[in-house]
Amino acid sequence: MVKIAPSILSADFSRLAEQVQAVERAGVDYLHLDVMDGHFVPNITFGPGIIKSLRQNSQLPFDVHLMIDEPERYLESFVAAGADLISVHVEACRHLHRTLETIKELGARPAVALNPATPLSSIEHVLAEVDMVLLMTVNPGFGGQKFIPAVIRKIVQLKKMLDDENLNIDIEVDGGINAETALQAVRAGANVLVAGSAIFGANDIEKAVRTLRMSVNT
Ligand SMILES: O=C(CO)[C@@H](O)[C@H](O)COP(=O)(O)O
Ligand SMILES: [Co+2]
Repeated sequence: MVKIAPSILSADFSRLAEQVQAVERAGVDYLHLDVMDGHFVPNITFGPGIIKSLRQNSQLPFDVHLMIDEPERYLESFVAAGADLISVHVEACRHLHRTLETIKELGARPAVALNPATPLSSIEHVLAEVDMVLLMTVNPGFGGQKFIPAVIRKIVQLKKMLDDENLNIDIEVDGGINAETALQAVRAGANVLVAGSAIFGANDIEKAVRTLRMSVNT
């Protein structure tokens, strides 16, 4: 079953709780929270404070995507704020294995994220430590960008790598996901879809979630 994780990056921040409740009513699986530090990526979003306030307004599992350098400095704060799943970028971690172990020790589910240009060989030796691999299908930093088709081959290769090792790990795709690209990504092997602008940029949020779900159930 394919999971849907709306990214609040494209939500109306003046009505955040209301918009989160709309995706929750639409039956999504996760809430995707993009944390950016203006250093690892050229944009700044929000930190544990906003996540903590949203935690009081939603029952959804929180899928926290950390686009920050040296994320190990903030893991405790994000878990305390209510993160259920934490993705750290391989490009941002000096001691990736230790960082993933720390996430687990803190009681959250660890995931590793890769930029489009980063090869799968960079995570080969930590696959046993993660619940999910996040493959960026745009360069991180902004919502509303165009899906990079070259990542399709990478999804296929990752799926094969996991199947060969008998590993039951989710493959999340993030960036430029809409009804059309979602189907390509799912056919390639992805089973968690992050969508920001395709959901929060739509006039009818609940209809946008239904459309995305139907697009991969054909
Ligand atoms: O992590 C990121 C961007 O860096 C994403 O989660 C985006 O927020 C997805 O937005 P869309 O491409 O779906 O508009
Ligand atoms: Co993201």
